[in-house]
Amino acid sequence: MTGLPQPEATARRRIRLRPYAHAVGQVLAVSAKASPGAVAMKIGGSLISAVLPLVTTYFAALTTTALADAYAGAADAGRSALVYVVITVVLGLLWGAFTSVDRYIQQVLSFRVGAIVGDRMYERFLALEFWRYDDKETVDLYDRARRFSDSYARVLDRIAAIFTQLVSVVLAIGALLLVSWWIALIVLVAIIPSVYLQFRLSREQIAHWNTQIDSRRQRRMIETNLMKPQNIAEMRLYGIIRYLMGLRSTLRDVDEKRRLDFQKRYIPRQLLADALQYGAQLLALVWVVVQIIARAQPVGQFLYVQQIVSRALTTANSLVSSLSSIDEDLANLKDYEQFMEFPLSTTATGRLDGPPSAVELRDIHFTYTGSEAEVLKGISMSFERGTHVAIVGENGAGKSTLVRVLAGLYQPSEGAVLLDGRDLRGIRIDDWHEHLAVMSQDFLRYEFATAANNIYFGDVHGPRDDERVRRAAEDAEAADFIGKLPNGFENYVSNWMEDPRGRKGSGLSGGQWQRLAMARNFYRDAPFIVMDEPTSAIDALAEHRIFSQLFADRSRTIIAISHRLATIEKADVVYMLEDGRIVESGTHRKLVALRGRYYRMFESQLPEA
Ligand SMILES: Nc1ncnc2c1ncn2[C@@H]1O[C@H](COP(=O)(O)OP(=O)(O)OP(=O)(O)O)[C@@H](O)[C@H]1O
Repeated sequence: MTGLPQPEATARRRIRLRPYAHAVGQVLAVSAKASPGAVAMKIGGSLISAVLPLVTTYFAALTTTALADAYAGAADAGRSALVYVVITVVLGLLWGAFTSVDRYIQQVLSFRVGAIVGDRMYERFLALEFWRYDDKETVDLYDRARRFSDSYARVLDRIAAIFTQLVSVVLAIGALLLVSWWIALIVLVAIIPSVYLQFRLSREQIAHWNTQIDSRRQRRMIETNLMKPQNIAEMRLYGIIRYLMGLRSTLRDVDEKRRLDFQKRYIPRQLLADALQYGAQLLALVWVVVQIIARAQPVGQFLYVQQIVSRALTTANSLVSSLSSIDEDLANLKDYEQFMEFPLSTTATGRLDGPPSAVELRDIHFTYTGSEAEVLKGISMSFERGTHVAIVGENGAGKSTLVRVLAGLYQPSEGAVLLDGRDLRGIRIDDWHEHLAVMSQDFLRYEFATAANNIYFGDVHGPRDDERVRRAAEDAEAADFIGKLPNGFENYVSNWMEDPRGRKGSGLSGGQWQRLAMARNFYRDAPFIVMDEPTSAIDALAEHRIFSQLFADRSRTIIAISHRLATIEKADVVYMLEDGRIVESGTHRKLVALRGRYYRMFESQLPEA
């Protein structure tokens, strides 16, 4: 199995304090915008979380000392012990109440921040310049940015946790200082190596993750394919399931092995850090026991030191894991910011007052991003309002690419698309799309919607017009099969959907889907209709009827890409493309008479051939 991405030299991503502070500020700003009150409560709550446990420990230690004194016969010590117990319990109660409120605040923030960040990410992704969807760098960056946006809401919680943990560790060390400076020092020394180690591990894990993006994406694509019920038939018939499962396992195992290897390398160092921590705890406890026996400290001091040392160490460990997680999150914030800065496709501001009466492609050249080969090599054609044009050519000649350039999805590298003489680059693309109805080979199947809505999605600018839906379905010869569905137009068009009354949807055949997509195109009622092989799955007679009706309408400009002669011969003019160039053009009759490339391509379909 070749082609598996090899591990690259682990690239260390250094994050200095400034970008960190910037990232934290960014997260706080977004969160404060989402819910200022919740952020303020979160900050206040973090301080309470740091202080309250220490105060509780303090009173617990006082209780123990008072109990020991009462046991030794001291007057009033018993009453003090009871007061301390009550205070300790009240503090516990406050702590419990605060934890519940904090959980609620976190949920409010998660929801609001998640909604804002998720919506922004969707909007940016859906409105990028079209070439970016073919660009590997963009898709890689999007993958990483999306991971960050998914965890954005969690990041604030982590920042709050880090703040609490930092304050807790500092307060715990301070509390130990009150007992003895060197216990405080020992605990501090034990904490530092484990913080450092964990941090290194997390850095390397991020670097590892970023070198494995390709193999992980390949695995995800395989998994998506394997888990699509509609794919099972072909995969079984081709006997490819075992092979794909094997490929998936290999990718997974290689990825996991590298990850585990990382962690294994860190085990001895981790053990050393743990030993240091337990050593510090032991030293502190032995010291306090000796002091109490020598009556240099009160009995309650054992509880105090034991609790505070243990709290300092466990909080430092939690701080390390919070820092590791946030380290990863904040590293991805950079990707998120970079992604959110990608320019949107809609920058031109020129308006179209109505549908243009003439559209011209002037000397169009086009090369796909990341590819060397020019796909369109100087194409010129023009469409007067109401003309019917057919574009023909072998697979890969550039027909679909030409349609995308015409629609303004791709910008030509040379030449221009002119609408009534105005360059499309200067016109708001939405204005142009309003007058276009493009049906491509890989049209969408809205499996989550009803048959009627699949048609209505052709023009959602107004409310659904059921009469228009029905007419569009009739024109696309879809009305018959829709009428036979158990719930007609309100039937879901997927076996997996069920309406609120428990009525199941029905699956459609390839040709039925294509008719539905064509009905959607007709529902748009646009003056320019572009059809990129719209009828490949529709039987020849139906296609003949649909196109006869369509071509009878002189109010629309029609551009049809087709391999079927019955459709092509109805056009006013036929352009034949070969390797990105127009090699022949004219009426069907003229091109047949020419006995050139067009004739040879369609010879077998010609009745006289
Ligand atoms: N997204 C893309 N990125 C890079 N190259 C592409 C992309 N889409 C198409 N191409 C290349 O551009 C050339 C023209 O493709 P295009 O889809 O325009 O051909 P076509 O004439 O519509 O073919 P068909 O009849 O098979 O639909 C092909 O060589 C193809 O490999």
